[in-house]
Amino acid sequence: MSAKRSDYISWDEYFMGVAHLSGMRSKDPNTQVGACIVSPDNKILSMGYNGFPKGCSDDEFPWERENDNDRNLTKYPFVTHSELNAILNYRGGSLEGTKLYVSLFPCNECAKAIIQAGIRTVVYDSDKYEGTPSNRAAKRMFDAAGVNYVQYRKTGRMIRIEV
Ligand SMILES: Nc1ccn([C@H]2C[C@H](O)[C@@H](COP(=O)(O)O)O2)c(=O)n1
Ligand SMILES: [Zn+2]
Repeated sequence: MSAKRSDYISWDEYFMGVAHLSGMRSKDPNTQVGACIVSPDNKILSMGYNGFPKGCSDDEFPWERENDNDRNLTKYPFVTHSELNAILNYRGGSLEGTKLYVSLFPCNECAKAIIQAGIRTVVYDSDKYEGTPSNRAAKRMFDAAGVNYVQYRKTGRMIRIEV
């Protein structure tokens, strides 16, 4: 009888890997974000990435970060964030007590949705907007609402998938 494999990925590597994979679907040229919601018994309940809402064409709505195009528009009023998409994509009922893996720390608007959905723990990778008003507001609301947030500890493992 052979021994079981020992180099399998951990739950955290698996779920953060899925969050990053989901983010690879994003059409945002600057920042791609992915999210994965997991039940207390380690089942993936939902996933999401940042993009425009249904019916809002990726080719017609603006991807600019600044108002320097002829239409004077940026992506910000239109884009749905990965965390909100993951929450809204879930059709199974309650997300009470679940864990969210996300490749970028949630903004204040997503923090409100995360709290109201009953998500109890946020595992995030990058915190590249640390210290901004939105980031500070999100952390303040998580602290007040008892949502735990922990930064993912990178293991350095490269996960390569040929598709
Ligand atoms: N936690 C987050 C933060 C941001 N997003 C989205 C929103 C935009 O599409 C992009 C950020 O763009 P940037 O200002 O870095 O050019 O990421 C998200 O989905 N979740
Ligand atoms: Zn957000």
